[in-house]
Amino acid sequence: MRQTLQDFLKEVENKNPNQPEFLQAVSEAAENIFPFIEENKKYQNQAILERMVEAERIIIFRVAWTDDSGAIRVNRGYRVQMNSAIGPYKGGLRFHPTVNLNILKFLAFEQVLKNSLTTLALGGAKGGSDFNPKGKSDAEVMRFCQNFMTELAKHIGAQTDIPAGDIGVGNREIGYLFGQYKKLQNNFTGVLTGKEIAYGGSLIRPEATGYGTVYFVEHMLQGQNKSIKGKQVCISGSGNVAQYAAEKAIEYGAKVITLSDSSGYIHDKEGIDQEKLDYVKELKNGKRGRIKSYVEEYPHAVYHANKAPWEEKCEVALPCATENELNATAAKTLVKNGCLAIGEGANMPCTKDAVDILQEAKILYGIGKAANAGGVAVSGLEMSQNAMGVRWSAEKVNEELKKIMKEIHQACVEYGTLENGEIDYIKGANIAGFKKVADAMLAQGAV
Ligand SMILES: NC(=O)C1=CN([C@@H]2O[C@H](COP(=O)(O)OP(=O)(O)OC[C@H]3O[C@@H](n4cnc5c(N)ncnc54)[C@H](O)[C@@H]3O)[C@@H](O)[C@H]2O)C=CC1
Ligand SMILES: O=C(O)CCC(=O)C(=O)O
Repeated sequence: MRQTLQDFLKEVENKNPNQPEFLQAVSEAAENIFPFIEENKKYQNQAILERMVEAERIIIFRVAWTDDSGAIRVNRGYRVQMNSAIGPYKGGLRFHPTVNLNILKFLAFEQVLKNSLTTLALGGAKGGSDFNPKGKSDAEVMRFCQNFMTELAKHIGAQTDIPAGDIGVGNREIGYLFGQYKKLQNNFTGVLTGKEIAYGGSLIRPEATGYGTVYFVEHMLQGQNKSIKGKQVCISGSGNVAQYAAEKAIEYGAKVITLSDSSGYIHDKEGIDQEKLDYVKELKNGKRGRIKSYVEEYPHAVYHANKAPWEEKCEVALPCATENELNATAAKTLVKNGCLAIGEGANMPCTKDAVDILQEAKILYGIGKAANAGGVAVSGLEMSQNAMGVRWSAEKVNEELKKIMKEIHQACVEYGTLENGEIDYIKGANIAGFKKVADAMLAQGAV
């Protein structure tokens, strides 16, 4: 008798105890992939899903560094190299105190399916450290990054594994990491993406995840003869993804009314325009301040401490902060308030209960592995530019990004359209992402 989905998930749980987010990500995908394998003989008896949930390699290492007072500090560094069936390992680095193996395995698993959806040849990985850049001086961040890279450099390379940014890893950190890699290897190469333009970065990479999320949401809405134009939009987060999701939504004529950070959210009922957003960019990227300062600059706005923005009425919700930030209560409020579409800028921002409520209510559900794939897609374009020694214009990269987001949307429609004509974007993304990786794994044999 063949294994059931429940047996499979039980086995994954037994092998990966105390890793709830990893299990959440695997179950969400397996619920769609398992029946697909049952229906397609060629994927049976090949242990494809069993292999996909087991990382090809995990590297865990000590990172010792010296703080400004001269004290030695110790953090833990990781790289989870999940799957290289369709291309070299690719995925971001996260520096945040909550980083552990569970979180990075969930992110790496998601990354495999996401990277497959981009239409590019990118395997999946994720890495990072429990180091907290918040409150550290530039010199401390630099010393941490240098020591982190001293070990990581042994395991990555432009044809092997190409890390990028994620939470807590932006321009500054990528620069320090790149500088150390180059010094150690004596090799100027495209080993990281998200680099500054001055040393091989791609135009539009900073914007790509947020812009791509809005492009994806617009495709979903257009499928129902609607548009984001004129809609009220709630965004969580105020980092890289949130800033550029807001920018594109504003450009498309939407009214963005919230932004947040881990301490609370701001509600600007007049709408955040480009000028206000430029203030937020400087506040977060330049001054490294907190979002509550927004109400000092714009006193008509209201700050809500220790709350998430989902209680505000909106037609489009873009969770762009972190995993499991949108729970069942928030989902019920969004449904009650007439929300039409969700675009997940963050990775797995909705809890399982929230997903069920939103799907039950038939809200258009732009799942993260599809909706936020624009970031890694433009990372792939940065790799191509580095390999060719060229720089493309912002217009060209943006056009490529638009094309890729359209193709990802089409793939979701192709594999996610139900018998009644409705589109299950979760199913579509999981199956389309799985199929390409599975075909490559079949071709390459049991390795
Ligand atoms: N940077 C990228 O290209 C991509 C990022 N993502 C995902 O997007 C999300 C945001 O990443 P970035 O914007 O790059 O990071 P970032 O470090 O630039 O910003 C993170 C934002 O989330 C907020 N945040 C963190 N923890 C929070 C919490 N517990 N509650 C509320 N807010 C919290 C922070 O205050 C900050 O505003 C993450 O889930 C990341 O994995 C997904 C695809 C690509
Ligand atoms: O650009 C990249 O390589 C990775 C982006 C990322 O970490 C993500 O898609 O979650």
